[in-house]
Amino acid sequence: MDAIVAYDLSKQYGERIALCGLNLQIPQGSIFACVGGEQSGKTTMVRLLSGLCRPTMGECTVMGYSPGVEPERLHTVSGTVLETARLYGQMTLSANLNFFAAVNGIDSNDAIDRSSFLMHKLDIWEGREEKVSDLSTGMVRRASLARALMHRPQVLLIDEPAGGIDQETMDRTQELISYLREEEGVTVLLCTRNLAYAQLLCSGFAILRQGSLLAKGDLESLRKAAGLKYRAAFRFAGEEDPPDGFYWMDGFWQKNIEAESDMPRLVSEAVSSGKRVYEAKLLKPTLEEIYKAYMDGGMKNGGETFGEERTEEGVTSATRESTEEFLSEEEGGGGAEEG
Ligand SMILES: Nc1ncnc2c1ncn2[C@@H]1O[C@H](COP(=O)(O)OP(=O)(O)OP(=O)(O)O)[C@@H](O)[C@H]1O
Repeated sequence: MDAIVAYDLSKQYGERIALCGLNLQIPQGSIFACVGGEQSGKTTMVRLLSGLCRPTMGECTVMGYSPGVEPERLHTVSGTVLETARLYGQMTLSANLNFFAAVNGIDSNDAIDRSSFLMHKLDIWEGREEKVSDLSTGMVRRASLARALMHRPQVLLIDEPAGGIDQETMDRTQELISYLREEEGVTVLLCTRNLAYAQLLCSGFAILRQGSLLAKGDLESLRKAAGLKYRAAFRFAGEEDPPDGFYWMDGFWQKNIEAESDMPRLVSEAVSSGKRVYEAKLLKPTLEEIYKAYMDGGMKNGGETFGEERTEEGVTSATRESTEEFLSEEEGGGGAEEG
């Protein structure tokens, strides 16, 4: 089952198109990243999925519930971490978590167990009796995450702040997400500009630019669709000449290769031609390199649908380019609390 589905999902604010015809299916249990630069529509996507604003066109569901049709059910199955913390500054961290647990109908003993577990996991236990307004930015961020997880949601939607988060928060979040996936089967959608972090945490990716989906898929299908190759990188003793076809980059003699299975042959050719190989390694394009290729090349519709069988071409479902069909709509229906 797909935990998150967006069909032709579009949002326009006045003349401004925030999200344009997004089609996306995220299978249950996956850790998925939506990456894009500034104003690419990441926050809008989280807000639409959380029911904090309504689509101009198209629809979306979370665990089968449409935010506009069944908001209460949606909030029982999902938790949202927004860019801004939704906590009461004058209340202690513990009191905040217990309060939100009560709002969600969680029994007080269960709430204490859950908040204690989350505060320990996120390493904010020490701040439990502090007012939230006295906590550091990183701790408040982790407190927001704890809050979103108090009611054991099946889907976690995270909108990372544009300014990024501190290393400690990244580390604790990463550990907790691994735990949640393995132990609670939680599906995570992380919207972020931090490509290295997205690559570390996630197995599926959607690349957004100016509200349009450029590509979606796992790293390998995105790499292929972007036309990027693996690279063999060698370091030899002394000033030896490189083998044919190698170029010098980042302190290594490098060569583009089709597959990692080319490596043993290249190593043995280098050795048998008398080269003293100090180091040989396979370099796989990172999400950052793939993202850059998409941005530089203006590519569209690359990669593949996450969770489905790969095609030779790796082509995804179409991303709508036309914006003419958008209806003009004032923002409305917002204001619902996230779960
Ligand atoms: N409430 C709003 N009213 C008017 N325009 C909005 C509103 N929210 C978002 N937008 C516009 O929609 C576009 C997408 O914004 P959004 O915040 O979704 O992007 P983002 O990818 O999250 O950006 P960033 O990484 O910079 O936070 C932007 O052009 C933004 O100005």
